Amino acid sequence: MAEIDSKFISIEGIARRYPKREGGVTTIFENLWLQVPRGEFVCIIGHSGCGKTSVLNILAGLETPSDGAVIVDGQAISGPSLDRAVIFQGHALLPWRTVLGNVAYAVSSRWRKAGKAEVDERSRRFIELVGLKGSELKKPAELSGGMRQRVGIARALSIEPKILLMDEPFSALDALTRGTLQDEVRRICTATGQTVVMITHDVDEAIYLADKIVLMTNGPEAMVAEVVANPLPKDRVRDSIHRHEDYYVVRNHLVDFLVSRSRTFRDEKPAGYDPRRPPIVKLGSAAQAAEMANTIPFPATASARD
Ligand SMILES: Nc1ncnc2c1ncn2[C@@H]1O[C@H](COP(=O)(O)OP(=O)(O)OP(=O)(O)O)[C@@H](O)[C@H]1O
Repeated sequence: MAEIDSKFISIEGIARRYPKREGGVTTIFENLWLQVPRGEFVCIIGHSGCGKTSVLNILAGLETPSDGAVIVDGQAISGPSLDRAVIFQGHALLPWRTVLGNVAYAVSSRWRKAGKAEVDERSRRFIELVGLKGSELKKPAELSGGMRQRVGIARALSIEPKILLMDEPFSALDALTRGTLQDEVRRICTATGQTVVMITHDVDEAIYLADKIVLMTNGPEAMVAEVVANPLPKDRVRDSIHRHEDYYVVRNHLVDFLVSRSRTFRDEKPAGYDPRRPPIVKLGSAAQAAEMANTIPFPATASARD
């Protein structure tokens, strides 16, 4: 069980290749391995074109990898499933349905035998959870962009997916709405122990939301360079996060990667780098604590003279 939980999502040597117009193939990435434990919030960061959306689509079952496989909870993915809910940048709501209708449609697809009252109750509960109580009977066209994205989030969470997949879900929103929605998603996912894989270009968003941040090198032939364990405390709060002693340590590490190492990593791989086990990097006080734990104490009998 512990082994299944630590490999809840297991990406095993996947590749994405496309035929070139002029002949031959372009390899966007290959031999990509990654494990995500149950209940973890993981962000994937990398430059445009490195294949982040392709990885997410493969996880969603919307694309088939050119090689390799993805195992979720012990089962290989073979197509889309209600076990894996996706929130895209655009909300993709059904325009002719109300807020309640959009969420209820997902709920009744998930629990086909559920009665109307049960579907209604569950849908309303999730609509309230994302702060849209009172807007149940509005149509998407009557909502702001932020409200539509909230409906998308309610719809995804209402089906209690094993995995929540998000592709830059907040990037089209204004800064204030983005912040509020990040807070809500974080609150809900932390409270429910939701396993999440999210793509973002925003380093600060990743530091605020993620337990681990996966760094992808530039494409083509992109690789997972490393996985950064977020050193900030789980109970971090947006307004004070930048005052934490580790905040700029992790931020600078991520920015350095994006500015230079994402380009040079392929030619300057650290000794012992193994794509099957991308290194988990600990930074700041977490790194110091790990170092201390590895320090061999003097034997109790040792004296200064020994
Ligand atoms: N159907 C396709 N045929 C050929 N090439 C494709 C196809 N779909 C995607 N690609 C290429 O695959 C690469 C990776 O695309 P993908 O959208 O996964 O990258 P990304 O890292 O998510 O980029 P962005 O951050 O810009 O969204 C891109 O270079 C893209 O042009």
